[in-house]
Amino acid sequence: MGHNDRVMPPAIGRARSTSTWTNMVAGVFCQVGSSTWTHHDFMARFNKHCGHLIQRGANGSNPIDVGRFVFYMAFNLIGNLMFSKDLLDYKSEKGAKFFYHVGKVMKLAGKSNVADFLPVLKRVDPQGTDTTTSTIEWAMAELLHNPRTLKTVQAELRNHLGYHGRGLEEKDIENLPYLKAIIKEILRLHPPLPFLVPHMAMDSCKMLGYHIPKETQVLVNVWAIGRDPKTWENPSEFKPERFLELNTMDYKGHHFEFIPFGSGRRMCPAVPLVSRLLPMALGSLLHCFDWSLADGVKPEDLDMSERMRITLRKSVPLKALAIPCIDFRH
Ligand code: HEM
Repeated sequence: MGHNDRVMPPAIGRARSTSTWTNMVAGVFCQVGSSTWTHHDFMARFNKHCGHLIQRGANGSNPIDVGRFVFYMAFNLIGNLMFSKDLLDYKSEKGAKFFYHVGKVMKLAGKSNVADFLPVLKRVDPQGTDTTTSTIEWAMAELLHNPRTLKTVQAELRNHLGYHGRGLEEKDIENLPYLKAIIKEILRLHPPLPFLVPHMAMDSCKMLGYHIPKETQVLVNVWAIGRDPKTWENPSEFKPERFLELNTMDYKGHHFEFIPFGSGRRMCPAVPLVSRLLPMALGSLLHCFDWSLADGVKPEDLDMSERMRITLRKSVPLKALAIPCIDFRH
């Protein structure tokens, strides 16, 4: 199958795919993903989260639940962009309860029978915090599982930014090709929404020789597309270098062998936001802290199994030790 064979015929869309809806969603996210977010905003909030991380024991002796930390951080970064305030307080009981209940909702919503009866569950936050959390937790897991890659990306960051100087800024991202390649490789190997969001054939159509009747629900398996051995060499291997070679390939919906955000007019409207948020968050965590696995787990023994719900998460939450290695308050 050639790459372009995967183009979805125009008849396959999603209900409510009107131009008003598309324009409205695109308008909101262009605003969110553009000038409203300054470097100062990001660093101030990131540093606040690192402060909490350190208070909660990021001194190399107490393990951190990486997914949980990133969930709080992503929720508050996105909350600040959209509503100009932190939505979760680390210290409050409510924050912990909220994290627990979102996990429960994602578990329930991932069960197709419940989600079929309550379609609203399919839309409870799979597009926001959980996708961002999943990407960063998987990135940290793959890096801790592959210490050489972890060293290489930290060297790239530290050579570029130094140890005692400033924190990561958005303008640096362009000069950090390995960090960008890691994010692409994670989105290929562990796409947070492995079946996108269900689409529907608005008319009968033909696709790859199959007849698809009108109103058939279509799930696009981006997880399998990202691991197709006809496209990717050693597809199950975590190898960010492949994106250094394919450095023109991006996830903006034009390369159908790599569509973690979907493609076409119902693709994720937050791509401009996420393209800034992911490298800034992952890059800052790697620049500011040294990381190792908790509980004496060896890199090669780290459990990398996947848990398929609406979003693709690690079956076993990642526990890691973080030691601050630069003064990130500057
Ligand atoms: C790594 C992060 C993310 C990934 C991989 C991701 C991926 C996706 C995918 C695959 C879709 C469905 C596309 C389709 O079915 O064709 C989607 C839709 C959507 N995403 Fe994201 N997303 C991410 C982050 C976000 C964030 C941070 C937000 C909001 C703050 C967001 C908001 C949305 C919305 C509103 C939709 C629905 C668009 C529509 O129905 O027209 N996403 N996303």
